[in-house]
Amino acid sequence: MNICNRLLQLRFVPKIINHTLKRKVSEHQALKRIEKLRSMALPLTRQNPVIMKLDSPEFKSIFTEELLSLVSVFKKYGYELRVAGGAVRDLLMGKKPKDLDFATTATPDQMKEMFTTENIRMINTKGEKHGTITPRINDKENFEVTTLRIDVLTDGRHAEVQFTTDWLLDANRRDLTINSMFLGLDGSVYDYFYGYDDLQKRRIAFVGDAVTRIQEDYLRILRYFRFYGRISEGPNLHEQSTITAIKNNVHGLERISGERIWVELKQILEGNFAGDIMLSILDTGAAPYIGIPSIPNINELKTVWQRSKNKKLQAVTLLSTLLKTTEEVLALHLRLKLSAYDRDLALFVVEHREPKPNAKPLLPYQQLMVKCKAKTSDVHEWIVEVLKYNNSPHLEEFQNWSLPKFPVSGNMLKQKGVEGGRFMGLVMNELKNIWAENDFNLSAEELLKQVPHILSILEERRKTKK
Ligand SMILES: Nc1ccn([C@@H]2O[C@H](COP(=O)(O)OP(=O)(O)OP(=O)(O)O)[C@@H](O)[C@H]2O)c(=O)n1
Ligand SMILES: [Mg+2]
Repeated sequence: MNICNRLLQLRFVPKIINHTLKRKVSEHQALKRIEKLRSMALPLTRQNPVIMKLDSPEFKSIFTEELLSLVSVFKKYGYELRVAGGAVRDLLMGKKPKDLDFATTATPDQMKEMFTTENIRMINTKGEKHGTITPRINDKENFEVTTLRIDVLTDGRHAEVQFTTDWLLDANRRDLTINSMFLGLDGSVYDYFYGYDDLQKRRIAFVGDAVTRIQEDYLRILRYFRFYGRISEGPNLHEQSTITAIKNNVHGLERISGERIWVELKQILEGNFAGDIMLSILDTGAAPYIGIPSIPNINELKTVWQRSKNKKLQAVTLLSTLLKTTEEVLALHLRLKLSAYDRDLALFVVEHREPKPNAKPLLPYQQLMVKCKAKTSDVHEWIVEVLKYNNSPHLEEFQNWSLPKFPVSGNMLKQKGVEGGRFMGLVMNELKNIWAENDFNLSAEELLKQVPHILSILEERRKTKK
């Protein structure tokens, strides 16, 4: 079956059905849960959560005129506002965060009332159920502000939430200690679960009980590995208790949408220790839940990772090492919903990774630039990936090579009596193949000599079709 037919099969992608929570939680149940959470969390927390005052250039750089207006509105109405989660982690590492999430003691209704009174427009009302309001200040900057909350009921993907004014409880529902800190706009860093200590130790750990955190959202398994790659100092410094918690719950990834899985996996595969982390992920038994065959080609992953780790392979290229056939690529695509580019790159790698012996080693690849019916610039990138995959000594030569200009034009063919349209396209393709087979060395004159022969072959084909 050729690639086109295989791609047609992709139309029959089964829809993943969203199960939403049916049960509702009573106020009494919610209060009981809060009490339980607090008593479980307290022994793990710091006595005094304010650990330092940040004054770094990165911290100062977040203060736009718009953020200053947002801060003054919250102050005016007496609600607390702090930066939360990932941005605090990044600032403590001396990095400017790519986006800021805010947490507040104001409920969504209180925020709506406040912003309406202050004539501040709110956009994107979808997040309100989970406590997120997005004011747009000066028609310029959006801020996502989320009410402190606990997850009362979770099904591993969605949560029913209860708002709170207790910062500790909000920190307690977050995934990793390093992601559980808050930053007041005066620079105070609030760290309940020793996230700063872990950041300094380069330690990735779930907040409190790993099993509970994972069961609240199974995607956190992959988030763990993503932050491991970003923060850890070595490829194999996982804590056994964390890995055991992941292994015992890895089946939960089955319920997570392919798109969310791919967002995480892609970053893992493009980050530090990618090959080693992928091996650790496979070791947890995750493969069948994330679209990878149950017997993946682990040896190929190890070999390619060893020889090409400094080549910065694209995520999909490294993932393709685990796949033996194009059918396995399509199964992966069905699960992860890759982009068309990534899907075709994986198909290309699996079909062309075996080097073809040739006196001119690059020639078979150069010929693919003509023979492969995809955008030429994409095919060029895919060949680069295959050469990196094989750690080919000809990589640089190919990167500096570009397809010569095809010497025959449509007008020349017209003058030879070839009718326009689709038929001319067919003749042109045949000529391009002959040109590629001859090392791209034939002149227009030499190629045009082939036209009568091509016409008779095409005519013959037309007759046999009838
Ligand atoms: N499954 C998840 C996703 C997010 N969070 C919390 O929400 C914050 C923001 O989430 P997100 O923006 O997805 O991740 P970041 O940690 O900010 O990482 P990145 O820098 O990649 O955005 C996280 O820091 C974490 O506190 C969580 O607890 N569990
Ligand atoms: Mg973020």
